Amino acid sequence: MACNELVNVKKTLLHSPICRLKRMLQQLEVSDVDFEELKRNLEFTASLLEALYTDGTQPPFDADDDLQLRSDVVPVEVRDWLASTFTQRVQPISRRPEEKPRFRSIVHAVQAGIFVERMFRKAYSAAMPDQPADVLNCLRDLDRWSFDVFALDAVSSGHSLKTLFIELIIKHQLNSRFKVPISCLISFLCELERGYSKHTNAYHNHTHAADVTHTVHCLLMRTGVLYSMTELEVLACLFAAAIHDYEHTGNTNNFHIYTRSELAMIYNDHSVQESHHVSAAFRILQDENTNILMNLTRPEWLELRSLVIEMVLGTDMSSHVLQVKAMRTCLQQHESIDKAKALSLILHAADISHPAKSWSLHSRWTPRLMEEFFTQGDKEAELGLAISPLCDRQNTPVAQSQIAFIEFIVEPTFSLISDMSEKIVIPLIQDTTDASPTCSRYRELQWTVADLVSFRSLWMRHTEENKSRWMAKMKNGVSDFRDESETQTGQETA
Ligand SMILES: Nc1nc2c(ncn2[C@@H]2O[C@@H]3COP(=O)(O)O[C@H]3[C@H]2O)c(=O)[nH]1
Ligand SMILES: [Zn+2]
Repeated sequence: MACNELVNVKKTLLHSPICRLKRMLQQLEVSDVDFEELKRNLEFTASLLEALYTDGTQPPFDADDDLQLRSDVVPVEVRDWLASTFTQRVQPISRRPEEKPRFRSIVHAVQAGIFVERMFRKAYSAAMPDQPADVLNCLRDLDRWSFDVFALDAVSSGHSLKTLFIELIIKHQLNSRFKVPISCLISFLCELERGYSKHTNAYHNHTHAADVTHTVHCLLMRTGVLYSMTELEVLACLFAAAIHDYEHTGNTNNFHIYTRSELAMIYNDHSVQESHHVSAAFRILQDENTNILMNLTRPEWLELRSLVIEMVLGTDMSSHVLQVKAMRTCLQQHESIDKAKALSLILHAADISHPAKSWSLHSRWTPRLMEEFFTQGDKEAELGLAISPLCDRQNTPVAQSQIAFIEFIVEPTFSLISDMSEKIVIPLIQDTTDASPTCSRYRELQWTVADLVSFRSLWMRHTEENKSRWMAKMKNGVSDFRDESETQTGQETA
């Protein structure tokens, strides 16, 4: 087809969505529609138009970055082959010719967009019958740092992970954006909760997964990092948090390595458990009844998978020092922050966050973790192995070890999260200084800065208080760290 003809065809095809956009804008002006819904549809239409514009004009991806290949010397196919074989980048799978979206299908997609949104909202409210008042009451604190996941677990009859994940997916409107079928979501979460109870762990169970998922949500909101993220990245973060310890065996990686466990053999001693969590969770998605990501496009799916893998592998504590050092250097040298590295650090921080929360929460997590460590110590003794540090039930200075954990691991991580967030969020505010102070995004971001500042003092207050509590126990020679903690029901401000 001659070039001019092609241009004319594209122009004709563009006419209808342009009219549609104008109509939607008119509706907005007379404000007789749901603003949020209209806005989402406008964004959706715009992205489809953009896709039409760029369709066929973009190279599959830029291989030159990695291999420094000059396009005038190396043919495209060879560049693609070199990049996909000799770099770590995953080449997006190009669509088969029949899969290319024709214009009619794009118009239909725009029309369907509004319909699908409504349909999903209805399906979700139908499938989620009225929640008990106690559950709704708990969920009211969802955005608070002091959210009590133990209380949610109790009132949801042991389904805190399922309840919380569905609530967050709806809150961030990811169910409609990624067309997550409600039946799949429920089946997926049942499977996930089943996997978390496989080894009946005192600490690494579905409540911990729910806690970390809530904390990731809260960190993204309180630091304002959420405003710099795409919806896909938000979905990746919540998904990674929910699966990050799936089928945890209750042992450390070193235990797997020393006992030459099946998992150590499969993963060659590298991030043994974390590799299993992510691999086994993606396996759940292989079944169409539990595949909550079935409606993601291939590039979306690949991007999400790559983010989730990096984030979950980043929860291996043996990568803590490297992770912290790399981000510190990045901030000191004013380099741009890699999004995947930032999100990995946020998941890692959420994973070790309970000592940065109120004593009433921290003092309930500690005995659970210690019990799990001690159970491993018992097994090591049985097997005639040396008992790992902190795993000896007769001889572990819990208070001292907690003070050290807070001082050397938790505080530096949270301090880094606060610094990193400032670096990410402040430019967003500067970008909106031209906007009217009455514009909602401008106002939201102003609040975010206030939140970010108060968040730093909030977690510092908690770590200081928790250290003094442990210190007091040490001074008073209290060795039992269980009874008092389990009876705590203290209320918080946050
Ligand atoms: N000593 C100590 N370790 C902790 C505490 N909280 C979390 N961790 C460790 O940090 C790890 C983070 O990843 P995991 O959840 O797999 O396992 C966690 C524990 O090994 C704590 O309060 N004290
Ligand atoms: Zn964890």
